[in-house]
Parts: sequence; structure tokens; C-alpha cells
Amino acid sequence: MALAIPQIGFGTGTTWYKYGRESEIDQTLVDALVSALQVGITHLDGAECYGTALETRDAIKKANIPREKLWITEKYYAGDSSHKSKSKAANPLAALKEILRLEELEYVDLYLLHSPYITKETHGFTLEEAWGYLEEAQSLGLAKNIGVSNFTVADLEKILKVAKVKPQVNQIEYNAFLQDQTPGVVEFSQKNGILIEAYSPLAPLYKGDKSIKEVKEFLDYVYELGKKYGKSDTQVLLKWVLQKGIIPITTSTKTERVKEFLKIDDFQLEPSEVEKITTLGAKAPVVRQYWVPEYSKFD
Ligand SMILES: NC(=O)C1=CN([C@@H]2O[C@H](COP(=O)(O)OP(=O)(O)OC[C@H]3O[C@@H](n4cnc5c(N)ncnc54)[C@H](OP(=O)(O)O)[C@@H]3O)[C@@H](O)[C@H]2O)C=CC1
Ligand SMILES: O=C1Nc2ccccc2C1=O
Repeated sequence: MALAIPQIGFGTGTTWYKYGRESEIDQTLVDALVSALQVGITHLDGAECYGTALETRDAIKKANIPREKLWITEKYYAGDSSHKSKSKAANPLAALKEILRLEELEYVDLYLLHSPYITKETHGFTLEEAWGYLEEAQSLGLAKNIGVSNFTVADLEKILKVAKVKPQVNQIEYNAFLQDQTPGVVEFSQKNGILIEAYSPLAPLYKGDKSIKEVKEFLDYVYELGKKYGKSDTQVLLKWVLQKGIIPITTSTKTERVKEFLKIDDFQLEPSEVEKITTLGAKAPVVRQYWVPEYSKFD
């Protein structure tokens, strides 16, 4: 069954990340979330390691949107490959119960393993057993849907071998400059009915080095399409992601930009334009910001 995920997710990580300072409420984030909800955002992307559960709780209360109109995603903090930092909870089910307690919610719409770096030695359970905890969370009604994040083809294969419930989502870093976070992952996920969510979909706009010819050529083309459709470069790139059958997870500190995120239903890129963004983007140097294997952002 196709998932009814609202097409734009508003993230509470990146810009807002405050792990280690969970109890200090960032009022700027509460205000940004309330404004986003008031202008029509219904999909919030959170994670245990963002430390933003209390802001999410306050914003949902303040915006006064009925729970069933919202889509809330959360993630179990498995940690990175260095295993230096990870969830304090005993397992993914216990972590979800704590998130729900903090957010004063009865369930999340989607619960993900944030990363695949789970071993018996570091966590006390295997990756396959971690998935079992998500299945249990779903059977208890604490997570309506379950999935993974930053999984490679090999990681997905491990889960698919044992899963009673298949992962419904793989949330990965994806944009025109990073069309395969790891080899073949988009094609494999889509072939197996696993919806891709793209985090950092707008990276080409703020990470692309404009002095590089291929980056400039790409950005000029996105700008040209924006002019043709009366849309911003942000809107063109989000639309490109959606036309690839992928759900973008973005964020913004600015309500005007959030309004733009929501005004992308009234235009459609031509197939040749989708293709040209794909081709020009693939020529630009790869920009990868998260979970780069050889270094850890958690250090
Ligand atoms: N599963 C995972 O491992 C990860 C998940 N995520 C999730 O994804 C969410 C979004 O990730 P993020 O990388 O921030 O997504 P984006 O790539 O969409 O970046 C959002 C940023 O883009 C800026 N921006 C938008 N338009 C433009 C423009 N035209 N020029 C310059 N800057 C622009 C915004 O700035 P402004 O505020 O000024 O509007 C905002 O800070 C996170 O909050 C988190 O929820 C992120 C990383 C890892
Ligand atoms: O949003 C995020 N910011 C991060 C920083 C480091 C590792 C993961 C993440 C996120 O998921």
C-alpha cells in the first residue's frame, strides 16, 4: 500500500540540531515550527539525537493541529560507525517510548533506524534484532510505519531476509549532486517498494562551489527553469526530487521559504527538464555532508 506521507517534510535536525542540550528549549525552533504548521506543513522530521523533542511537543500544542492531520517521523539513534555515541535507551522500542513521553504523543507515523551501525558488541543486539524492535513497536501501535535511514543495499538485504514487515522508507542524503548516497541504493530501494526520502535536497544551492564550471552550468539551468515556471530555485529542486518519486525532507528558518516549499503543486517539469537536471547535476562534484564513512560528525 502506498504511504500517505505529506510530500514535504520539515526537519528539526541540521540547523536546529541540539543533542546534549535537550532540556534547554530553543524558542526559535518552536516559533519556526508553529509558523510552518500554520502555513500548512503537516510533516515533521525528528530524531532522538536532534534533542528537539520538547520543541516539537510545544509547537504541536501551540499550533493546535489535530494529531491525525500530522505526520511525525522519529529515529532511533544508533550512532555512527565509530560507536562513540549512541542512544541511552536499552533498545529502539525503549527509545521510542521515551520520545513519545517527551513529545506527549501516543504514536509516531514513521519510526526509523537512523543508521545501520548496530552490532551485538556495541548495542547488545544485532541489526536484524534491532529491526525486530521496530516491528514490535508497530505491532503495539506506537509506530504506524517503520523504516530505515542511511542504509546501503547490503544493509537493506540483511533486513529483507528476516523482516516480517518490510521497511517502508529509506531516508538518505539525496540531491542532484548526490544521486546515489551509496551505490545502487535508490534503484534497489524503489525496486523493493521502499520509498526513498531525500534529506539535504537543497544542498546544491548552498554547498555548490559556483566557481566550478559544472556547478555554475547546473545552477544557471535551475534558475532558467525557475524563470520559465515563475518559481524559485528552491522550488525547482524540490519538484525535481518529487518527480523522481522521492519525498524531500528540508527545513528553513524563514516562513517565506516554507510557504515556497508548499507552492509546488501548480507546475510540472517536462521529462526532458527532469533529465537535464539529472545529467547536469551528475557532472558537478559530489557533495556529501552526513555519515561520511571516514569521519564522524558526532566526535
Ligand atoms: N536521516 C539523516 O541522517 C539526516 C536527516 N536530516 C533531516 O533532513 C532535514 C533537512 O536537512 P537539510 O540538510 O537542512 O535540508 P536542505 O538541503 O533542504 O537544506 C535546508 C537549508 O537550505 C537553505 N536554503 C533553502 N533555499 C536556499 C537557497 N535558495 N539558497 C541558500 N540556502 C537555501 C535553508 O536556509 P534558510 O534557513 O535560510 O531558509 C535551510 O537552512 C533535517 O533537519 C533533518 O530533519 C538531515 C541530515 C541527516
Ligand atoms: O539532521 C541531522 N544532523 C545530523 C548531524 C550528524 C548526524 C546526523 C544528523 C542528522 O540527521
